Amino acid sequence: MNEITSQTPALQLSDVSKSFGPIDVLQGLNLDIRPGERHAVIGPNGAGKSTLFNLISGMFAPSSGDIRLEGNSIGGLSPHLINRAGLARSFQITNIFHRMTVFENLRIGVMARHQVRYGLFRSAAGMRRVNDETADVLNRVGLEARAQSMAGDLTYSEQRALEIGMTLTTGADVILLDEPTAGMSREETAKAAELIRKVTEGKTLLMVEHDMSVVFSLCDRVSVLVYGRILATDTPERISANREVQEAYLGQEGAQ
Ligand SMILES: Nc1ncnc2c1ncn2[C@@H]1O[C@H](COP(=O)(O)OP(=O)(O)OP(=O)(O)O)[C@@H](O)[C@H]1O
Repeated sequence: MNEITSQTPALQLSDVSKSFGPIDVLQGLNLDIRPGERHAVIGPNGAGKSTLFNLISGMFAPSSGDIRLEGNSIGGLSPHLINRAGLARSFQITNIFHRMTVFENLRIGVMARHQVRYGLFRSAAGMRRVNDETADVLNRVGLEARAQSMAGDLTYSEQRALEIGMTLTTGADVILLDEPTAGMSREETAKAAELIRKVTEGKTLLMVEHDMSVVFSLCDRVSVLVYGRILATDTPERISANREVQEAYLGQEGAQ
């Protein structure tokens, strides 16, 4: 274990590249995510955002370079080990168990965490603690009234909230959210952004987000990924005023 100092980035990519056969999808990425910051990755379709998340969360190993979580190298570890090291990810496509209740979905996450670390299930007190922790996450994501509903019966935005809840059950300090407001109305988007702000208080957030209003309202810094390279990393204000970024991305997509 490395010594963690206040200078240690929560997440650090050093010269990270990824190729699929002859295709260089990510090339020499350097990125430091500070502890406690909320950071967005934006970029046009096909820029490599999902691949970046897949590398960080362990779905793929980088072709070269190093990825560190709180100072410890995680590049090439399995998703399971990276999760245990303190990083949780939600997916672009919802990843919940539709035929289980909302409470049961969340409880699986809490149980998985405790089974590994404490073997809590042998006692009634342990089970109570699991249920209490599940109820706590349920409240934090605002789904108390839906606790006994089948996850498959939730509205789309409720399902996204449940999925954010699943990342919280792991107790991870670093949360990756992949387009958490995709497909939502303006009103749902604003609510989701507020929820994300609330539940990531004191944690580090890295998110892929296309909606610039969400980026502005939520994020401390933004990185712009274009053709597998980071074009710029800066505050949302400076990024939206950056001419190179406007030409490469915001101009095309139309900043909101
Ligand atoms: N497993 C793979 N094998 C080969 N090529 C891949 C693979 N995964 C991704 N790619 C290619 O890598 C490039 C980047 O894809 P990626 O999905 O990471 O982009 P993205 O920025 O997330 O795009 P979007 O916003 O459309 O989701 C694309 O050209 C894609 O075809």
